[in-house]
Amino acid sequence: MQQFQESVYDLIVQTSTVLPADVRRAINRAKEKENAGTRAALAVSTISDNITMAEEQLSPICQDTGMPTFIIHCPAGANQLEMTRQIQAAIVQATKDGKLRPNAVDSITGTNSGDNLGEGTPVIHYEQWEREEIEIKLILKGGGCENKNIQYSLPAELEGLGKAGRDLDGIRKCILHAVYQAQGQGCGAGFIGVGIGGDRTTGYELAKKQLFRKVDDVNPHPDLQKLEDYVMETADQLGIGTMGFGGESTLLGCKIGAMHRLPASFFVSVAYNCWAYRRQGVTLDAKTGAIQEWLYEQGTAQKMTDPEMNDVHEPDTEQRREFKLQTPLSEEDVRQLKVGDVVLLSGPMYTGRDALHKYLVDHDAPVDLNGSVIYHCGPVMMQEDDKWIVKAAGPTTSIREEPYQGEIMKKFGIRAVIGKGGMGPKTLAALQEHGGVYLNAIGGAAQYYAKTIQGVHGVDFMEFGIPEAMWHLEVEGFAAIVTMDAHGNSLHAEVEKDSLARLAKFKDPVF
Ligand SMILES: O=C(O)C[C@H](O)C(=O)O
Ligand code: SF4
Repeated sequence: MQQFQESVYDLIVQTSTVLPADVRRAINRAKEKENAGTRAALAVSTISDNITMAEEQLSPICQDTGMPTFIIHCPAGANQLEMTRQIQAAIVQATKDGKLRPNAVDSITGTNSGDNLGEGTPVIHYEQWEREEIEIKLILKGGGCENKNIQYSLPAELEGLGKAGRDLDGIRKCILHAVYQAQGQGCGAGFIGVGIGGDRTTGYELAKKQLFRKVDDVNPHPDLQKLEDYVMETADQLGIGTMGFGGESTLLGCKIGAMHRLPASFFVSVAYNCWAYRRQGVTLDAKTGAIQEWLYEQGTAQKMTDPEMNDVHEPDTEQRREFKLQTPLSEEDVRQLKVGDVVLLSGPMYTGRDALHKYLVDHDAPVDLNGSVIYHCGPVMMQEDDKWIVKAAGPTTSIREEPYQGEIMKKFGIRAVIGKGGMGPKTLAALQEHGGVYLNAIGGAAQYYAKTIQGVHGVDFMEFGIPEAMWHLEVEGFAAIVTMDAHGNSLHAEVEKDSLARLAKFKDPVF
C-alpha cells in the first residue's frame, strides 16, 4: 500500500481543481439556456471561465473546499486504520499545498486547526465488498450550499404549495420547495440529491449519496425516474436563474433515492450542491494502492464551450451601465449606483466574514474603514517566503452577516459590501439611510477573482484562522453587479417574490 497516500492526494487535487465532465456538460447546457447579455448569462460565463482557469492552474475551483467526505469500499482484511492515517496525511499535504482551504473549526473555541483535521473531519465511511480492489469516492461540498440543505417531515404545509401529504405528490412539492428556498444563496444553478424515508440521519445520508450518481444516469425505479424528469422540466420555470439573478437555468441535476421509514415518520431530505459540484473517485490496487481507474469522466475530456458561440437568443433588454470606481468610495460614488449596474473596483479592500462582523459590533477596527469596501470572502492563502499569495478568493454567502451589517456600515463609514446571495431588509434600509451599496460577485468564481488581486498588504486577526482573518487586499478591475442599491431596490427581494408566485403555479396534484 506504499502508493495509497499518493493516490488519495491525487484524488483530492483532482476533485478540488478539475470539475468532472458530466458536471461541465450540465453547465454548458445552462450557458446555452441563459439569454445572452443578461446578468445570469454573465454569471454563467464567469463560472465557465473560472472552471477552465482552475484546471489550467491546478488551483481550487472554489475557495471553500468543503467538508472532505470519503466513501470507501474495500475487500475484507484491508487495514482501515492504516488507510485512515494515510488519508489524513494526504489531507494535511493538500492543505499545505493550497489545494484545500483549512476548513476545520473547533465548534466550542472557534480555533481553526489549520490542517483540515479535527473531531469528525475528514468524514470517512468504510464498507466492505466482495471485490479485490479498493474504491474511494470523494465529495468536497462547501458550507454555503450545505446551509441550503433542507429536511421536510410530511405531512407539511409549504409556502406557495399548500399541503404536502405522505405520497409521491407531497414529495414532489418538497423538492420544488427545496429548490425555491435555496434562491441564489447556494450558488445555483445547483444539483440536488433527495433521500425519501429513513430517519433524520439516514435520510440526509441517502440524499448525499445521490450526489455520487452521474449527472446523465437514469433512475432504475420508474416512479422516481418520472419524478426526477418532472423536477428537471419544472424547476427552471421558477425563474431563479444562475446565482439567483433571475433567469432560465435554476437546476442542473436531480437524483432521488428511497428507503424504508418508520410508520410515524416520513422525511424528505434534500442535499443542495452548488454548481461547483466537486466529486471524483478512483479504484486502487489493494496491494500497492496505485490508481487503476477514475470513476467519473475527467474534466479535461470536456472543454467549457465558448460563451460567444451561444449568442443566439433575443438581444438583452436589460440596460447595463458600467462604472469604474477607485476605492475608498465616497457617498456620491455609491448613491449614483442602481440595481443592475456593473462595477469594476480598483484599490484597497478588506475581507471580513462571520468572526469579524461579530467582533466589530463592539470593538474598534484595526484600520480606518471610512469609505472602505468589505469583501465577504474567506480565501485560500499560502505563504511564500514572507509574502502571502492568494490561491482562491470567491465570495461567501452574505446573509449570515445580516444581523450585523447595517450597524457596522454606519459605525465605520463602510460604503460597499461585496458578497453573494444578497442580504435582507435591515441591510437594505441601512444602505438607503447611510449611502451604501451591495455588490454581488459570482459565487465560486475563486480563480477569476484571485486574478484581480494584485497584492496582499497586511492581515489582522490571524487568530480567527485563515478564512476568517481580515485580509488587506489591493485589487484591479474587480467586477461585481449591484443587486441592492441606496434607493431601496433589491434584486434578491424581487426574484424571491417572483419565484414564489411561479412556485404557486405548481400547487395542483401531478402524481
Ligand atoms: O466559506 C466560503 O468561502 C463560502 C461558502 O461555501 C458559501 O457558499 O458561503
Ligand atoms: S461559495 Fe458557492 S460554489 Fe463555493 S462552496 Fe460555497 S456554495 Fe459552493
